[in-house]
Amino acid sequence: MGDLQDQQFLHSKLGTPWSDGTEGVTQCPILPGETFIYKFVVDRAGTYLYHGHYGMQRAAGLYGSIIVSLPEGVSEPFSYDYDHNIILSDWYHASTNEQAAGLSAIPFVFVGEPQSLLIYGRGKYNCSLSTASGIAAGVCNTTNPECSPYSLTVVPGKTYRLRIGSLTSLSALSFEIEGHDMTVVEADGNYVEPFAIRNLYIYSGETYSVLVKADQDSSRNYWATINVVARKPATPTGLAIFNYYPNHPQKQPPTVPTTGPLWNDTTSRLAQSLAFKARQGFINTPPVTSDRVIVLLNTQNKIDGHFKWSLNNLSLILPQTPYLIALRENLTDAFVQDPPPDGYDFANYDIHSVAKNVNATSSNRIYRLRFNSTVDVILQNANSMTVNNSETHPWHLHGHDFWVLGYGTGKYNLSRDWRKYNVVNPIMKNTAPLHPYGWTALRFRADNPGVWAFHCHVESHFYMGMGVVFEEGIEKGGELPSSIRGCGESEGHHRP
Ligand SMILES: O=C1O[C@H]([C@@H](O)CO)C(O)=C1O
Repeated sequence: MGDLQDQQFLHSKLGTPWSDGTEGVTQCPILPGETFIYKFVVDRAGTYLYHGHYGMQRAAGLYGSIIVSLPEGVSEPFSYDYDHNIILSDWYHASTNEQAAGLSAIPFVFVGEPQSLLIYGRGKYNCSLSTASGIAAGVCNTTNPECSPYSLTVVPGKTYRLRIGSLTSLSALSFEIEGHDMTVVEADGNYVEPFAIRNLYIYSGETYSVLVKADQDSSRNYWATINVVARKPATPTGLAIFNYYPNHPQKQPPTVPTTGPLWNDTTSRLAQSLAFKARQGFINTPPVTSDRVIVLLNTQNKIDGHFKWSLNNLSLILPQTPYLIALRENLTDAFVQDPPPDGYDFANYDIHSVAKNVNATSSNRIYRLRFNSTVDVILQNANSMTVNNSETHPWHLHGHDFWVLGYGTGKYNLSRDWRKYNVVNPIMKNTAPLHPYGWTALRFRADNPGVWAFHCHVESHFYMGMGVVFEEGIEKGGELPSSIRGCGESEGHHRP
């Protein structure tokens, strides 16, 4: 890969903020031909993801998963016979540079719906849409064995732990295995109280472990499918084969693959979000109150004619000098020092209509949090610039897990809606969806010295400014490694 690349680890924990991999936040970009070594302590077993965090490189496939195993002698609180790891993604024919150029252009060209959905890197393209040049380039070579679906072979009677992670650029997905219930046991590296589902809604940046028992008719194979939800789908169902041994792994199931739940059934997606609870015996209860509440109004906007996304009317642009270096070295001209606002015009903003004035401002301001304080973030969704449209945004926090206190519909009411919070057994996660016209309430301890991005995990939306940055305890911790330096005002980088 002769391109700029960063790697981001979704669970880089205490004490090594420079190993988070966020270009502009914790380090300079890694230049072509350079090597960068990330070093951090893995402090909890579970299923995690890593990916490029520069521009839109993730969409080009710069990602993978990390499985952290339990220490010797410790076992999981559930049992299974075999463990499989599956990454779900979406795929575009246009290059990420082309996509980024369209997003920055006037007129705006959105990336649009992906051409394919991939399970384990394999997918199908709707060949009837193919152009002559596409056919010549081999996009529709269905006889190529590389085009055959991923096949997961199971032995009748055995139980499988499937670790499922989504690294889609855009799509929210519904995953299901025909004829089989799944029991969710893990989310983002945290145990959840087991519950059975027919389909798993999974948003970009999330991971889940589900247990599946191969207890159906073993004379045939079954479809495992992913379908787009939360946006009107224009991409064929992503297919894999749930193969009962000893049938041939590519033997076609006799059935028509499901097209999944209704894409706009927000109620069922909200219900599944609300169904997650921390597992008994592994509950980490949140502080009952918080020290600070930050409400972030999510809006689509224009800045100088360009399409953007904003939080409280500020659209994030990262500074030339990474915040981590600027803050440690007191380079006060590296970014605007005034804090961004903790709320929006609650009384007058109508979240159900296109904003009267959609214009926003570009900003590189950051939220500075008191070290070890408890912070609530309430994500407030709103109508986009399209009439009767509010999108789903998976919000991902770097460097921490947060408690998911609640989800609701409509405008969050500051004096009332905190009563709906689950402070008894909320799950902890690092990514949580914000549903259309709804709100999501999160709580975290600002206990990880450093600078941390919090952003929509839709690649194009983050590129269009949909994120904020938190700082806490910047003065604590060891010396910054020189390998993160070399851009903006940070000189003197020495890389091997
Ligand atoms: O950011 C986005 O832009 C388009 C649309 O809102 C404007 O073309 C879309 O669907 C997004 O998610």
